[in-house]
This record gives sequence, structure tokens and C-alpha cells, in this order.
Amino acid sequence: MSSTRTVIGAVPSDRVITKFSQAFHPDATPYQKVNFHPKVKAACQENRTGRVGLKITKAVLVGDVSIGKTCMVNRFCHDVFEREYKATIGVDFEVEKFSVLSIPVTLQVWDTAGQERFKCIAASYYRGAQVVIVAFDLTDQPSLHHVTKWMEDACANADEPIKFLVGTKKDLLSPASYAEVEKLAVKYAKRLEAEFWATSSKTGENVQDFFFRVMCLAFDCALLRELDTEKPASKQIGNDLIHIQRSQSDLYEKKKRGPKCCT
Ligand SMILES: Nc1nc2c(ncn2[C@@H]2O[C@H](COP(=O)(O)OP(=O)(O)OP(=O)(O)O)[C@@H](O)[C@H]2O)c(=O)[nH]1
Repeated sequence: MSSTRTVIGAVPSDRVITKFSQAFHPDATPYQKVNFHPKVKAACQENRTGRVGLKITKAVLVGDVSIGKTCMVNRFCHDVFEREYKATIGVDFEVEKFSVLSIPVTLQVWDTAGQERFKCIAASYYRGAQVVIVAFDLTDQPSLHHVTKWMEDACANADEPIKFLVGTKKDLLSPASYAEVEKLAVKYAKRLEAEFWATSSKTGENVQDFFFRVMCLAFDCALLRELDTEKPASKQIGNDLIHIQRSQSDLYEKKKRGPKCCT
């Protein structure tokens, strides 16, 4: 971390989020949110965020070998770019603290190894992820064809996650070549029901914007879930305060609907 980074409270000033980050490509996202939910804003203003402020958002980053996963995490967390390839052994992780609408939150990014021999170890860390990021190299088509399998594996043990498809090494493509790859990548993103991003860890293009978007969607979704499960709800009818007990079938319906708070 750079020594010149200003820290406000426990959070560096460049991790303070006050506005909802937008999708990279408006046609390639299942998450149509453009703002924090009014209930979320109100809860933050009134400091009613319950356990969300104490929670850690877990994100797992997966994809083929040497496509630039570690470089993406290092660009965001340490603002550095490593030209030389050093394979990730098993799994690595970074923790970043944010302030979202003045609520302190933590993002934990699990950077997994792409090498086949580490797949078993890496897969054991997918459990409970709220965010799945499948990356591929924009200059390497086979790595794009493998994203479906990566997404299936990562989602199998994750907690109905928010899904992203990220193309790396954008700096290596001309605008015309990028436009060609983007068309195909957007098709994959739609099929996977994931939000598409294209980044360059070398130049830093879109890396911070991407992680801010991850944090905004994850925070909004987690807090909405928390607020929606607040019980018992009560209603004033005349002079009586009536407590409304949710039935088991209501709760079952809610569970079936999953994380649609983000869609
Ligand atoms: N030009 C360019 N090169 C990149 C970029 N990102 C990564 N690289 C290079 O790609 C190689 C692999 O990068 P890593 O981040 O180590 O790849 P990885 O996906 O973490 O690899 P594994 O840990 O083995 O799964 C390195 O030589 C990086 O310098 C980028 O945005 N642009």
C-alpha cells in the first residue's frame, strides 16, 4: 500500500464509496441497478445496518492459468503491475476495507490458482462466496471457452452469488480486435447470467471501477436481504400495534427467489 494514501477513520480515502458504481456495458449485465435501493440508503442514514457493517463480502476469482488474475488483484490492492509470471500456488487472498454510504465494509478477494493440479485445493475455498469472478484473457480465445466450466464449479458451492465475467489484458488489443472479442464475450456473459467487464492490469484501465461495482452490488444485496428478513414486522392499525408473523411458506418462497434483490 502506498505511504501517501490518506486514511479516514479505518478506511483509505480511495475506498470511500458514496455513489453507486455503474455497469461497464449496459447490455451485458443481469444487474440493472443504477442506484442504491431507497431502503438501503435510509438504513445507512439512520445507522440501521445491523450485521452488514460487520460482515465480510467474500469474492472468489477463478479462471485459466496465467490469464492475469493475480495481476488484477495486485493492481487494485497495491497499485502495482508485475511483468514476470509467478504462478499462484493453491490460493491467495487479499482484504480491502471500504466505506459504503459511510458504513465500514470489508471485501475479501480469494485469488485461486489456474493450474489444473491446484484445482482441488482452490475449489475448497469457493464455499460461501457471495461474489464469483470468472476471468479470461481477451487475447486467448480458449480461456474464454473455458469460462462456463469455471462458473459452474465456482457457483456449485457459493451462496447464490453475484456473477462477473472479466476479460483481462485489454492493453494488448487494438480497438478493432477488442470490439470483435467483446461481441463474443458479451454472448458468454449473457449465457452465464454474469456482468461483463474488460480490464487491463498493466494500465489500470477499469480495475478500480470493476471492484467498486462489485462492492456496491454486494453491499446493496446483502443489506436488502438483511432488511427484508428483519422480524417481526409491525403495523399500526387504529390504536393497535399489530405484529405480523411471517409464515413458513412466506419464508420458503423468499428462499426460493434467491438473490434477485440484485436483478
Ligand atoms: N500486457 C498485460 N499483461 C498482463 C496483464 N495482466 C497480467 N499480465 C501478464 O500475464 C502473466 C500472468 O499473470 P498472472 O496475474 O500471474 O496470472 P494468473 O491468472 O494469476 O496465473 P495463475 O496464478 O497461474 O493462475 C504475467 O506475466 C503478467 O505480467 C495485463 O493486463 N496486460
